[in-house]
Amino acid sequence: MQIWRAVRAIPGWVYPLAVGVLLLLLPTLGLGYAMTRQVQLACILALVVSGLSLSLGYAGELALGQAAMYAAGAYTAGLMSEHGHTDLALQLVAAGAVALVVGIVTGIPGLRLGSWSLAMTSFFLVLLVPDIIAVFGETTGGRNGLSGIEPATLFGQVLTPEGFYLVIVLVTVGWFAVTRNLVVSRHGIAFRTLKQSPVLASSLGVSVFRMKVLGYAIGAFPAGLAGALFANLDLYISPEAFGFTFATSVLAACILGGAASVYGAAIGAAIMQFGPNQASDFQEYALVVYGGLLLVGGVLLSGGLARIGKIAVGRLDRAADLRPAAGAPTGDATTTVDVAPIDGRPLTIDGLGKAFGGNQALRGVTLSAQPGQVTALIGPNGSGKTTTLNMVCGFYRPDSGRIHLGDKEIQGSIPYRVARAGVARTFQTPNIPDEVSVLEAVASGRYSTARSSMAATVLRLPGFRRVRAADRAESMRALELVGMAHLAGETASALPLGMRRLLEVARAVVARPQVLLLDEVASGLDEDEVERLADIIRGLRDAGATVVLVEHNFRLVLSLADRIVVLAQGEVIADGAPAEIEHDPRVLGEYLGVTVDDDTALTREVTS
Ligand SMILES: Nc1ncnc2c1ncn2[C@@H]1O[C@H](COP(=O)(O)OP(=O)(O)OP(=O)(O)O)[C@@H](O)[C@H]1O
Repeated sequence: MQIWRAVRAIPGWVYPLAVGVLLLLLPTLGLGYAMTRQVQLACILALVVSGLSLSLGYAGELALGQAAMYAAGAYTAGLMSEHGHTDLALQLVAAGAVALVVGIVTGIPGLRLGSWSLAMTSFFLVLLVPDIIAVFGETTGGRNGLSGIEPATLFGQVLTPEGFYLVIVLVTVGWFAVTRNLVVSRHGIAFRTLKQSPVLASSLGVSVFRMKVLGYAIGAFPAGLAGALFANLDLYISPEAFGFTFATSVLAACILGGAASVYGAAIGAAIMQFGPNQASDFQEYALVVYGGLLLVGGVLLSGGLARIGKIAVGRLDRAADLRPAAGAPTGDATTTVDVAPIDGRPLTIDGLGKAFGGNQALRGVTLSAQPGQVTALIGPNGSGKTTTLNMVCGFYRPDSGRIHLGDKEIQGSIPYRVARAGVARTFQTPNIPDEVSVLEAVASGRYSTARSSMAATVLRLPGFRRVRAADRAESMRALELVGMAHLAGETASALPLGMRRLLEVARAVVARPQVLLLDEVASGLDEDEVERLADIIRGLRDAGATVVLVEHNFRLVLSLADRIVVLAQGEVIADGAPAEIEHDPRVLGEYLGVTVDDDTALTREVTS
């Protein structure tokens, strides 16, 4: 365990860097021609697989189009070379850009149509590649291939084989560094959130469509780079290299290595290149072998080899006491919670109506929630509470009525715009992505605050560092608020229900929202957790937040609410201070199922 602790004391980025340096030094260690070529092909394949892992593993889009982007990059570089532009740096930029454009143009229709459309359109794109190349045969050499590619140059000098090897390794290592920077950033967390729950992503201020197109298009870029490198490797390219078999090998490598892992792409590509791809007379059985590997990866290795590695690291960490065991929230359950001031805005709902087919879920619901107050929305099951929240958040379009956030009319706005306008929420069933840490899950709540562009993120510019520092500091503060700071490094989805609910509260408050919607946030919590939650809600209210609380726990509602709105069958049947509501005969009848005669006894019971 001593050795393991020493290994873990070294920063994580040192290991991939060491592999990169080793790859660079391989030729000086006497690597033969055949092996050098295999390493180069493995690097090229790793670039393409990395693109697929971004769109499939992170953005959650099954898209096989990388083979087409690879072809686009290769033919761009090949044709440039044929026309005298042999500079490899220029070719890489052009090939990456062309692949990016092909990605955007082919991705948008598929993503607009939704569901399986992108998988289908990208699949057909790959099938069409040889035909497209043949149609433009005069330029591309058609099925005979493009053979007039000149040796690559760099800054006016012809690249030696050793120099070309160094360029391939440097481009690959550089791209993996960029991918890693992207994946661990707030954009990376947004991708992972989106993959699991577009509803959650949009409620955090992520534009689902834009992010999906970005995931697919960014995934196209390394395929373009790989194509340019491939064209300059043999100085000959033909359509067969970019067909369906290649697309399947990329998918198999991605699944085998682990789609949702940066380095899984490199592992999968290396296994594929040094395994089946190297075997002679393999071509005949290529598809069968790739299919077999896909099955092994998909069925037996959920999350690929990278996940197995992660699990092993987790176990060793625990054995070496490097991770705390998940425990209860810390802190006194009845402490006063100190929250920084929040600029709450009034939420006004006026005459809201909504029908689902013949089911009239809401009928002219009118209510308002004020800053510095807790407004509770109560009612029996199916009375329309969650539908009201969903309409405020933009998930449903109202049939009639208006919703104002301060002076701004927001009814009918799309969810990510509502989130960016300052509305945050928790979900009836906690919605927390897999494979993110507690700190990352909370930090995802800050997506709509201070923007940091993807370019600033991957290049780690000062703007990115500022935003990251603020994200971390605010998220830790929010975790302290809910008593979970000691669990910051734990896997969020593995926490017990009560803590996942508190984590959702932390995620909702981390952006200091103008309106906070809490949907049955106390259900499933034990008594201590309910006490803590009540303190947190009071703290948020006192800080100036506009809190809307949908809750079945009547005792909690009476102790917290400044105002209670009661819904029954989609209509507001009572609206007033807790003291009025708890004696309202209609509320007692509809909501609590008791007659007026029981009123006194019941009131005594729920308030005791
Ligand atoms: N997406 C939907 N499609 C069809 N009907 C829906 C949809 N969402 C809600 N409803 C219906 O609208 C009505 C109100 O449901 P809603 O979930 O808002 O009630 P609720 O008060 O939040 O109930 P609960 O306390 O059980 O969560 C119910 O009749 C429900 O079946």
